[in-house]
Amino acid sequence: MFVLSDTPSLAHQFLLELRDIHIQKDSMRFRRNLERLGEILAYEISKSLNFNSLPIETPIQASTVLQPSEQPVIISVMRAALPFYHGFLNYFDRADSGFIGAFRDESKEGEIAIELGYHASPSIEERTVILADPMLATGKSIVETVNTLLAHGKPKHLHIASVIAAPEGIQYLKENLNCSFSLWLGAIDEKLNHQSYIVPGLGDAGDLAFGPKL
Ligand SMILES: O=P(O)(O)OC[C@H]1O[C@H](OP(=O)(O)OP(=O)(O)O)[C@H](O)[C@@H]1O
Ligand SMILES: O=c1cc[nH]c(=O)[nH]1
Ligand SMILES: [Mg+2]
Repeated sequence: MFVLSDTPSLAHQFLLELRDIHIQKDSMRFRRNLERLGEILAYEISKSLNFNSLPIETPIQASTVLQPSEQPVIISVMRAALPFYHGFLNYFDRADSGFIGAFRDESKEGEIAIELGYHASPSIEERTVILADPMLATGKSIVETVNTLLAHGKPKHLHIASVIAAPEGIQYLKENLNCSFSLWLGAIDEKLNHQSYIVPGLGDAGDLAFGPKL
């Protein structure tokens, strides 16, 4: 498991701005900070991919450079993942993309049910898949999303990327995902509250990025 906040870096500033109740009111900055963390995690994940040696010619002389031997499929768990996903796409130039709508039904206290909606994805068979969802709270949205993906193929490897995770959600993934995976996180917080929101967290990522939904 890779956690960005384990190391002092600019990522702490972006996390701070996402969490701060005053700064997060600026929805453009909120979206951009999600995107920036997507870019940083894309760079970190890229270090785990396979590379080929490629001959090139500079204006000075022939040389060789490394280039990724494959491009991943990036899955965006809508809505809140859209800006975060864009950060990944900014770095993986020729990645393919998939989109899944996942909505937490929070009407019953202490019980989260996931409603899945729109689903459009390329084949993930034998592909490296990066699943982007900024919030890993109970873990149910990610498990439901991965189950949907696995019904359509088996990835070569699954990377799950989130900005903020609760320990309960990490445990839930370990116990309920039917495939091996690597976890790439911005930060791990303390716990979930009685409404299954991450504490201290940042609030509702989808609403902060796009406004409250009906
Ligand atoms: O780990 P979980 O308990 O499943 O919670 C995490 C989910 O909650 C948020 O989605 P939400 O249902 O709020 O939808 P939205 O993205 O449209 O706001 C977030 O984007 C995750 O998908
Ligand atoms: O804390 C949380 C939990 C789920 N979804 C969010 O946006 N925030
Ligand atoms: Mg939401």
